[in-house]
Amino acid sequence: MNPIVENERIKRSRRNHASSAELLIQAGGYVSPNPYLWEDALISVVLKKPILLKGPSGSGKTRLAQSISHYFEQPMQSINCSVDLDAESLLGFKTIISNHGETVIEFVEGPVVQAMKKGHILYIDEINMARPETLPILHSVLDHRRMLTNPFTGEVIYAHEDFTVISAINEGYVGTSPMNEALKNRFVSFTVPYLSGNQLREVIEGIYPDTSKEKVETFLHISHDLKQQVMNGLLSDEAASVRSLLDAMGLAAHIPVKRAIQYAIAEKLDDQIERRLVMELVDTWLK
Ligand SMILES: Nc1ncnc2c1ncn2[C@@H]1O[C@H](COP(=O)(O)OP(=O)(O)OP(=O)(O)O)[C@@H](O)[C@H]1O
Repeated sequence: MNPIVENERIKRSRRNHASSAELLIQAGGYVSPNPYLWEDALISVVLKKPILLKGPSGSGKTRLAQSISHYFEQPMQSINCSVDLDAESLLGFKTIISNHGETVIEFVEGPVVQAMKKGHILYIDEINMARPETLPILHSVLDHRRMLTNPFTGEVIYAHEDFTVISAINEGYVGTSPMNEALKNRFVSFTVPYLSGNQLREVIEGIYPDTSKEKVETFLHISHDLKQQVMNGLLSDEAASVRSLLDAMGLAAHIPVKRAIQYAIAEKLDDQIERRLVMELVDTWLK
């Protein structure tokens, strides 16, 4: 591992074990599709560059962010974006509490404020599902200023040195808007592809160590063919989702492989022709 990254890992893990937020440290397990994606992402974190993970559903974006949290032993807070996301869900809200019989207004800090102050990782999932007018509030947090003036309290917050932002997007999905240029410009972007070959085998064997070698090979062949048809434009991206494949493997421990793939992969596709194509591909490996 790059010595700068290793050095930073030691510093961050020491700082976080001194805090009480260890429970927010995530599990690791991300398998990099190539030798450099994982290391380059870590270097970007060390250099305090916000990271944007781009990839289809089930390609491991969340797992990658969790593995960064695991690697640095750094707690992670998550935000799931939707059209309902507003400044309060990001920054926090005011509430009335009773303190020894006296009514006082208190500000409950949201995930952005907490992560900035405590030096946590802030994971913003599906950032392109948020309404474009909600996110400019984060511009000063994401660029070299690393600060925010909280509009609800007037407090000026400077980010802790470990504060890290990781965002994820599924590009071109229904309900998403193209990311505003000024926002996109503040991130370094990584494409997160679906795994294949030996890396996919590693993930499968890690999760299902008791599955027979033959069954693992059958699933790898099917996954390879599905990916090929995605590349040929005959199937939509989700047909090659690692999440769906793992779901199918889980079911296949109890029911026939064909039905497992039908429920976990084929039935999720909207197009009937695509569903049929998946099942035809499966048949070629189960004869
Ligand atoms: N490269 C990988 N290494 C380890 N596990 C992976 C990898 N890719 C996918 N997975 C596994 O696939 C499942 C889905 O991954 P994850 O939730 O990270 O996908 P995602 O890209 O965040 O999906 P979505 O966009 O739908 O939120 C998880 O069980 C995850 O562990």
